[in-house]
Amino acid sequence: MTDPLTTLSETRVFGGRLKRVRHQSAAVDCDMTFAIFLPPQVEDGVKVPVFYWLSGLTCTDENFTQKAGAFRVAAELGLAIVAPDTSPRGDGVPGDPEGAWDFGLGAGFYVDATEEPWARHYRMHDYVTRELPALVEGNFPVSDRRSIAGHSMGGHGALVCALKHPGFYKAVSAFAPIVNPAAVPWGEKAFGRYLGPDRDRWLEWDACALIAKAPERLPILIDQGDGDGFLEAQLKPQALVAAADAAGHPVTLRMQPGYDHSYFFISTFIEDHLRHHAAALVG
Ligand SMILES: N[C@@H](CCC(=O)N[C@@H](CS)C(=O)NCC(=O)O)C(=O)O
Repeated sequence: MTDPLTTLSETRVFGGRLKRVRHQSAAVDCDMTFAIFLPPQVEDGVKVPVFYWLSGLTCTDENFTQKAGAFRVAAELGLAIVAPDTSPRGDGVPGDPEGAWDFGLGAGFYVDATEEPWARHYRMHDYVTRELPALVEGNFPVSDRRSIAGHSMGGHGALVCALKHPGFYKAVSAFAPIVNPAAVPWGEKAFGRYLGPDRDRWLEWDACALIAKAPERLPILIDQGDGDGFLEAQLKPQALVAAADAAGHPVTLRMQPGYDHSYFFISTFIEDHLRHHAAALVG
């Protein structure tokens, strides 16, 4: 049997190791690349918990690893970090017909598409919640304690993954998430194509809708910059707070004055998120 994983690079950082790994994914039916940071604790034979990070529109596995500044604190806390790509890619994977950046390549929206021509490859939810954790846990010195976080489209993804899989993640948080994709332009474009015109089916992938019937009340931490140019049209975090309040679901929304949508904002507050996750994961 051939090794299912190809290590593209390995880099020492804060006493740990950052690897980029390629593999053939059955879930999305193409080669996929993900990043994994292993903290120094694994060198003592310790199996560490995993913080999954889902990036936003236009990103690959590399935006978070290069710009978030997460590794010093992850090394201190003994957390592995796994950062997948944001869509399937490669020969035969269709992208946006007009070449736009908010749909298709780099914009998988962490759903399982049902419509053609997207249904074959655009199954990022299955990839992130099933195939990738099994691969990571089967091939690296990590435990089955997991948490999930993300940014923008990836914030939506993290919330939906946690809400749809009670018990699978020990913590969840988001930066500037798209909380109500069924009701904003980015989500309407993506869901209309990936999931088809029936808006009722979109609600299965919308955190504001899912929170009402969530069987587990895992506390949600959200940071949102009030200088974020996407805040009013696409993000609307108050909609999640309203839905959570109605459902009795604990949400902490921190509006951060002057911060925009960028990784400068994420790098400012990532330490708080890692500590929030570690409190649930470690020990
Ligand atoms: N057109 C911009 C807008 C898209 C955008 O802001 N993407 C966010 C996620 S929604 C991002 O993380 N961009 C990549 C980066 O900042 O490294 C871009 O191409 O980056």
